[in-house]
Amino acid sequence: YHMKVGDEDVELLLACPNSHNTSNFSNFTFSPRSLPWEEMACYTFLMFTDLELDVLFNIRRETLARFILFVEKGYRDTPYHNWRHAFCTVHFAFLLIKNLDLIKQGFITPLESLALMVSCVCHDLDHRGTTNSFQTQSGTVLANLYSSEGSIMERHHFAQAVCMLNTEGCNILDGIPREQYTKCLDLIRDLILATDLASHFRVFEEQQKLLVEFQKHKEDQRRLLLCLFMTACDLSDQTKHWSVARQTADLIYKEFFTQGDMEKTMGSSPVESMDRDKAYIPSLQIQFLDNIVIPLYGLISELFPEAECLVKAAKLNREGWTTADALFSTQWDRGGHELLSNPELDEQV
Ligand SMILES: Cc1nc2ccc(C(=O)NCC(C)C)cc2n2c(-c3cc(OC(C)(C)C)ccc3Cl)nnc12
Ligand SMILES: [Mg+2]
Repeated sequence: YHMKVGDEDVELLLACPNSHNTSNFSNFTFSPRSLPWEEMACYTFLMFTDLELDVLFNIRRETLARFILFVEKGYRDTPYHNWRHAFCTVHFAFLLIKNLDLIKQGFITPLESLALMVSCVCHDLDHRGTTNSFQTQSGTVLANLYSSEGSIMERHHFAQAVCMLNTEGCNILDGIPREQYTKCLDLIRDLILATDLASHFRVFEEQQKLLVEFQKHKEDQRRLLLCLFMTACDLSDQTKHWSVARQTADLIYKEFFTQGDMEKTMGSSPVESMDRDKAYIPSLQIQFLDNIVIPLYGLISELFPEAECLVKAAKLNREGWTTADALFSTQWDRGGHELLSNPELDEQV
């Protein structure tokens, strides 16, 4: 898939509309899933230039355009882990920077904001729609490469990001002095590795201590905060309207159940959440929201009161699943998972 990005593609992207014609584009309530697929590259470009990252870090516009188009090509056509997910992730990073005023308030440096935006865009590059344990169990090439260090997929996503940056005409970091370049790449590595669910549990304890008294002049504390933002960006669909959160769950379980089917044909039995015959999505989603999503945005809203609306939205979505649960359990035997993709569900919630 590493076809060259044509110059006409670059021209097309540079000609994209210079205004976010959707007025609430910079609002937490805006859903990036509402934009047409072919406009996402252009809006990604606009977010980088809106933050003046091109000016601050001496990034040539055609290099930025070519990098974005190349990253788009670096994603596969899976139900969830595709270019649309990468776009949702980087859009939320943009929302955090704008709405929490992170740079002007000194919570993160401009270089850290660049690393956050690039990490979000690249964080799931070349995802195959399968988990780390699936790589190990089926002995994939990626497992052979990375299983000794763990976070198999995340190490691959980072390797792909480095590969993009080392591609002729795509290195958006080549205008940065050597030691800042190294620091930025080191940050991108940490931030992409932070999107491994397993490492999130390990780090979340430490991040909660941040709440006690966050010292923004300490680099190691800012790094913990950036990892927290990274997982918040990765999960951001859960802070949007119910119909978005529900549709995302639908896509994720499409991937999970496909993996479960593959595991069954390979003779191993999948975990419950990947077994279409055992998984009960409403309760799995309530658990996920209670154990991961709500605590995460809860911590962010304690550090940043402006982010209160995110916890509220996540809690609303949790209520959505209890309503769906009531609906599902009555009709479960009749509808099964198909009920999930039934738009009528959105009316009930
Ligand atoms: C709506 C929603 N439901 C989920 C339900 C279950 C799981 C899951 O992985 N369960 C364990 C496996 C062994 C069955 C993930 C879910 N998930 C994620 C997600 C988050 C990730 O990690 C961070 C960002 C660090 C939390 C990494 C990957 C993914 Cl797909 N994004 N949205 C969701
Ligand atoms: Mg990932």
